[in-house]
Amino acid sequence: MHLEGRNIGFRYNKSDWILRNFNISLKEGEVIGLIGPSGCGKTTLGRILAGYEIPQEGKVTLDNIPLPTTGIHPVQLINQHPEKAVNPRWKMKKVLDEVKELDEDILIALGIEKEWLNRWPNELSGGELQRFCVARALSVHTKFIIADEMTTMLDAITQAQIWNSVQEIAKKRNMGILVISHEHNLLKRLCCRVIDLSI
Ligand SMILES: Nc1ncnc2c1ncn2[C@@H]1O[C@H](COP(=O)(O)OP(=O)(O)OP(=O)(O)O)[C@@H](O)[C@H]1O
Repeated sequence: MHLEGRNIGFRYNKSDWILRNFNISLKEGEVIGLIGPSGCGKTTLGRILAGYEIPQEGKVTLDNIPLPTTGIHPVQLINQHPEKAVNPRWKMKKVLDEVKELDEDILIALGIEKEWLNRWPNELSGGELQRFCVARALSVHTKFIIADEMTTMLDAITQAQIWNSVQEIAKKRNMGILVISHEHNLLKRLCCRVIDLSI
């Protein structure tokens, strides 16, 4: 599979263009990084690739076909604020039930304990909650992950544990990952190439 953004142009309302004639290509099994100064458009690009924003110019395709607008999306976005990404009125079991086809192996790989499933989101630490958001993004339908500062808020050990699990699962499933981060060392460790959005 091949996720591609071609000649992307994007601006919010009628303000200045954030992206113009921008091209990006991510193949299955590939892990690439995206870096650039604050406000240059990294999150916006991630949202475009995951279908949350529609570019005014250019297009995003998956194997040369426009991204689907219904059903479970093959490009899943994970951001740095898990607390904003789950319904506070749902227990964790229900949060995961949103994903119909989720391997139990994923929960084990991510170190999600059975007991956590009966808790409310505010009864989990940030790292524990992020593990759920990562698991939720890894249904069998997922082909690409956009990891937008996915572990920025977490301590080094939790960061390493989550990334090790995600790398292993992605390798097994041949998923592609776009890693958006300010951390050069993390990008160097994970990615085969890094795109600098400021250039
Ligand atoms: N919903 C919005 N409406 C209007 N402007 C927005 C909106 N979201 C983001 N912007 C603006 O678009 C620009 C790009 O924002 P974006 O969040 O994509 O940058 P970023 O590179 O991810 O930044 P950071 O590294 O700080 O997370 C910024 O100037 C921001 O203020």
